[in-house]
Amino acid sequence: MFKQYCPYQLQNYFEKHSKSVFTFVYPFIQITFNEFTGDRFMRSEAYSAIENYLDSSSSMQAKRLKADVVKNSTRSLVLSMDDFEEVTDEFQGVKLRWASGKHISKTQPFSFYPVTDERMYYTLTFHKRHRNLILGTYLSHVLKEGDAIKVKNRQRKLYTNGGSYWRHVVFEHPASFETIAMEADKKKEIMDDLITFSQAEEFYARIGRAWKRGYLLYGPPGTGKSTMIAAMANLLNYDIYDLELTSVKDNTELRKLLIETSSRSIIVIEDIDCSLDLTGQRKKKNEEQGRGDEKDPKLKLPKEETGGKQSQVTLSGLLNFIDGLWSACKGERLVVFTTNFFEKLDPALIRKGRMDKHIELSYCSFEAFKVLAKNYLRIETHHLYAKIQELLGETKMTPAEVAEHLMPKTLPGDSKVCLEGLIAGLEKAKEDARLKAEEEAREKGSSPEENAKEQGIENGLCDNGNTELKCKEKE
Ligand SMILES: Nc1ncnc2c1ncn2[C@@H]1O[C@H](COP(=O)(O)OP(=O)(O)OP(=O)(O)O)[C@@H](O)[C@H]1O
Ligand SMILES: [Mg+2]
Repeated sequence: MFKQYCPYQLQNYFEKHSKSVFTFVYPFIQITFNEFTGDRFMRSEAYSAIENYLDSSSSMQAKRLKADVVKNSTRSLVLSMDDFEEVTDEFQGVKLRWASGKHISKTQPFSFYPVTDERMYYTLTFHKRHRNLILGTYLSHVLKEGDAIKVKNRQRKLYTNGGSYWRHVVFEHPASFETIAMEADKKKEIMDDLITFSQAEEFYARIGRAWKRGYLLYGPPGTGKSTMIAAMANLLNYDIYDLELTSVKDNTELRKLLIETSSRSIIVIEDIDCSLDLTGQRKKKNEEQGRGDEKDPKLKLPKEETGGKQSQVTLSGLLNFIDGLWSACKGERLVVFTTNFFEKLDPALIRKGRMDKHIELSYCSFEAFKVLAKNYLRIETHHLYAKIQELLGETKMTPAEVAEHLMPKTLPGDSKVCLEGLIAGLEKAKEDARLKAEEEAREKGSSPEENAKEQGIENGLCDNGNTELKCKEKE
């Protein structure tokens, strides 16, 4: 009626003044965050951060929610607030209101197929006396939290290379630093190192270096190298790229694979000494050429693994990529090498700067055992601990073996049975080690003739009574 009967000029005049009167009396400030700003195809970063931020609180408050299934292995439901719904938030004692809404407009009105265009938005309403707090601290808090939630909810992936491309599965390894058995201070040092690295974007930018860090994990099989990599990925929320060097054809392919890795990821090269005969090749080349060319050996792979062809991946290629390639790529990356034989590795590969941190994972100490017992048996102490401590001091057993003994064999999980099993296992390992040491000592102490005879025994030449006895002994 107002629009119909009121003259146009008066309408304008009235609207203008009613607005200023309204703003004068209305004590609240409203900010609108549109889903799309400027270019229709670019979703506003602020909008998606706010969306993530609100999703965490809206499922508790809002009465109408939208549900969506996140496509991952667990197919979990994600709830977010429905259109035209409202939730409240509190920040430093200040109450604020968030509302969701949408503009609906028909675009292309002259087209045969008019499309309805929906543009979502959020409105934030707060009292004008809190303007400074909200515009400054609160909004940056919302954006930061929203981004953090996004990173947390990100489905992480485990990539493996098949030829020149990556294939992935969802990465859901339960390992964490709490469950890793190792000395507490060493564990803390590694965790601090990782966390410091992950937050050091500005530092790396300032010193002009690529945001990457190299770790070398070494130790006997079953000491938790692979487990630690999974724990690292879980701690930092990174993807894992498990690079199988034996199936990389040449340096070009390696470069392609490495460039395709995303930021916030760990590139893992397991058993570096086995996957490429790094040292062997170098020595061979040095012998052939009679000079110490440290950096450019061609890495020949076992022939059966490359289908009869030799891989053209070179050590210098690998090192150069790791050193320089990512300087041009945004984001942080960890490179983790593992090996069972630290001393076999090429010094060029492990010198500082390439592998920044060397971590030795070794046989199970008593402290490490206590972590395992706490995880597996849920006990902190037991009267058998003293015996176990003594035995662990005298013999070497990997955490994997200790863990195997601590695995409950019966359903109610009798911890005493497990601990006794472990003691028996440790005593057997100690006895085996003693016998082996004795045998070695005997071999060393025996005369060259005897040695030769023993060699004969080993080769099955038990032809006289005397040596037959030794055969039996050996058996
Ligand atoms: N330090 C540890 N803490 C907790 N569990 C461990 C530890 N070390 C080994 N384990 C257990 O033993 C199993 C084997 O360990 P893992 O595969 O990590 O060993 P690894 O060092 O990678 O061996 P390899 O050199 O043969 O690859 C794991 O499943 C894990 O449960
Ligand atoms: Mg392993």
